[in-house]
Amino acid sequence: MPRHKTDLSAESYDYDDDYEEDDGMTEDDRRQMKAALKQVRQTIGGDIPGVTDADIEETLWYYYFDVEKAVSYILKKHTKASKPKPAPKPKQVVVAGPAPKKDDVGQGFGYGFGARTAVEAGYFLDAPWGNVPTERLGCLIEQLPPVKMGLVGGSGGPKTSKLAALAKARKEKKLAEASGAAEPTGGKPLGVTKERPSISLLSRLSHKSSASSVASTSPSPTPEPSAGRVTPILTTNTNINDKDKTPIGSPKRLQDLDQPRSPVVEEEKCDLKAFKEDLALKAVPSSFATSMFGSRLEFEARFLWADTKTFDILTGKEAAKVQQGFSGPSPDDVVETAQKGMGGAKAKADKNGQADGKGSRDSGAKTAPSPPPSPKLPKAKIDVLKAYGESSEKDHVNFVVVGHVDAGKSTLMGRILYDTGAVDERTLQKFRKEAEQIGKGSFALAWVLDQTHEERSRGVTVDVAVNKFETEKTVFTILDAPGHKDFVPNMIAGAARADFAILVIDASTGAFEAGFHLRGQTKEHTLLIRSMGVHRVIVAVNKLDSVGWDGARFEEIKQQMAQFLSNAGFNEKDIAFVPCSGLEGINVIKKPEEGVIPWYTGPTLLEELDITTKYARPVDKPLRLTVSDIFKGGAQNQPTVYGRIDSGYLQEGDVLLSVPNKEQVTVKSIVINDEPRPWAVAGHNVNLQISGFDELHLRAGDLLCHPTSPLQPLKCFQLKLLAFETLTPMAVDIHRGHLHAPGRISGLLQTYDKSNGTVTKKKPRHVAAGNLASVMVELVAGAAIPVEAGMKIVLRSNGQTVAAGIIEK
Ligand SMILES: Nc1nc2c(ncn2[C@@H]2O[C@H](COP(=O)(O)OP(=O)(O)OP(=O)(O)O)[C@@H](O)[C@H]2O)c(=O)[nH]1
Repeated sequence: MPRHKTDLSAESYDYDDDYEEDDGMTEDDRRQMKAALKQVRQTIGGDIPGVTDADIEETLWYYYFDVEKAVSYILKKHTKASKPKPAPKPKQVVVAGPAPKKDDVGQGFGYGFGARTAVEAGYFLDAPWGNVPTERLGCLIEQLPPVKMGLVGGSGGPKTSKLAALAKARKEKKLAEASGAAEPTGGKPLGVTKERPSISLLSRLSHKSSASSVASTSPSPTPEPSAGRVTPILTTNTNINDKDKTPIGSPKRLQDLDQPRSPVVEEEKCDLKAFKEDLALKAVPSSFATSMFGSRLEFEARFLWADTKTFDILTGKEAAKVQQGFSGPSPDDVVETAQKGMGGAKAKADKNGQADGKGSRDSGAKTAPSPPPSPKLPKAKIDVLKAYGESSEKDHVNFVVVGHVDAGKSTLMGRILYDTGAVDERTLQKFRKEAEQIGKGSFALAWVLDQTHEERSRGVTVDVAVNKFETEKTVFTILDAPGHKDFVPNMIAGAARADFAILVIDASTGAFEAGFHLRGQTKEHTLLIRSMGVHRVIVAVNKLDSVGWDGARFEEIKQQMAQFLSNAGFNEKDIAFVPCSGLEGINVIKKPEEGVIPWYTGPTLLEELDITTKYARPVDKPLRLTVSDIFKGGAQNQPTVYGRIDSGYLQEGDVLLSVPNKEQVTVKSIVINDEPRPWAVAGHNVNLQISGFDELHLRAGDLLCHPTSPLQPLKCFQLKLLAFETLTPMAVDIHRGHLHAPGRISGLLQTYDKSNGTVTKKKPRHVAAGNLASVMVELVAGAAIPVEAGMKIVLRSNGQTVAAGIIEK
């Protein structure tokens, strides 16, 4: 019972019994009690008769060991008690603690009142507390003066109550524990805000990189040469907050998409970030879910018409055949064709002396509009195209991992990273232990990628996690996208940077069906990656262990998915199916033991990844680098930009122009996969240390280009799109990678025949789901965004993807 519920004036209270048996005192309390008792005794002397130690202790207990108050009370009480007067009434009374429950009346509530009956105590149950007559009050204390802050027992400093002191001690203990808990992650506190530069991303990065810093600092065991081709993975996540470490590290999290396009990056402090994440996680499900669910049927409708031809038209593959509005191929095709002829284009460039970017126009230009003028770099120190053509570096390939929620994406990627040596045994053991502690032992591998508290406690990926590993031929960057429908924008950001995709299917009973039909993300993700220009997909038929490696199940899934992928515009030659179990590590890196999958003789998942032919890169196009992250790091706390070069190239010392804010920055150094490099080309994920840069004016989603071939940001553009839902002039969210801006479809220009691309209707009133159309899109609030003709855009509305297309002009 709280002490304030006792009544010191209650004569009938037999404290000796209770006190001895269960006084609720800690060792510390007893020590203080002893010292305080001694002080009180010294102060009041032995003059006052009838004051026992028990009296004093009770008073001290009541006053939280405040000697002064205890002495005052005892003197007052016992001086008055010697006179034949009634016990002093409190000057002012307040109710302490909550009103008693009805059931308590006469029991706990009567504590200390002896003679009070249930009936008496119940008098004021329904009485307003402010008007309760004093004689009716059952649980009242004298109002204490405001507590002075200070140490109990007096140390010369200001005083505080014991409760406050205890609370303080508890808080300190918690803090000490928290800092202690951070030690194993590399000795750096998580979620530090003070030491951090004022970029919101850092909060998340610290989470992300903390665990991986363990991996990077702990000795990496020599990886088994499994599959004979896997080389040890490079360190993946570097804690960018750790200024003592590598100057620049690969950021692990893509910047929050929910940030408004306010330039005030500094105001996005870590707490605010955490708050936003929290808010995102707690987003009201009803409207969102309702809209998602409600329109799911409509969403399904688009698969009725979706066929390869439609996609070919949209992405320009049928451009030569299509008349109006389809006279040119998509950028993908331009690039593809260019690269075919580049066998090389690079070698030719050397011969023709066009390696400085002046020449070497792609052969695909025969169907493409005339290319923009080549960039003229000011005094290039290195002939980058020549250097690139001569270099024997591994290909750098990004792949996005998509699929329905809980399909096992993170676990599968964790398995790849673990089996290839990027994550050592010790780190995984730690994850296992921590995961088991919260009853999520099976998520240990997923925790290699899911590193934020929210992701781990919910068992759901929220943001795209970036990691990398390499084989003998290729450096792979994994973009592990969230499967949950609430985080589709994050998934789009991942897909925008991907060369190909791994589509993970949960083969366990009922799960494939759940992910594939009605509410699942399998279809939506597939369609989105296709819309974002991904041509190749590896379908990892996962969790086959849960169905006893049933070959029939694999075949069933393969058949349905093959049909669907073909309808969604993927060519048969670009689709591969691999049976596997990420959790058990079967057929991921290691070949299955004999007899486990007798019906399968194909490659493992890693072997299938490695089949990837060298990707053609538009290196001779104007530089376009999409910014994914901005952070500070390194010994000098230099601002660093992380992003992928979509086209063109750059080198150290280059002056770049940021769009839309038109700020000029100088490239001080370039880091690719933790290695400093003098130049970088399209396809590289780079960390650029830059100077002459105002943090306020650059953010994720922005674009860097050379001032000689600038990108003109657009406030309004014409989009040729594929409608996933019925479109009218309406509000939409415009997505391109990390770019996320509010806009509206301001006009419907024309619809096209899906079979041949001819115009079917001008100025339609609406565009039905499944139709091709050209529409005008405007930015709300007049803000221009860094997009240009040829870029792929996704439109969403009410949390749902409503269309995807290519900017025409
Ligand atoms: N039986 C079995 N279970 C698996 C396998 N792979 C993953 N799981 C389990 O499936 C659950 C979800 O795994 P995750 O890796 O978090 O799934 P995810 O697709 O990344 O989830 P989101 O990113 O949130 O969509 C976990 O309990 C895993 O242990 C597998 O191969 N076999």
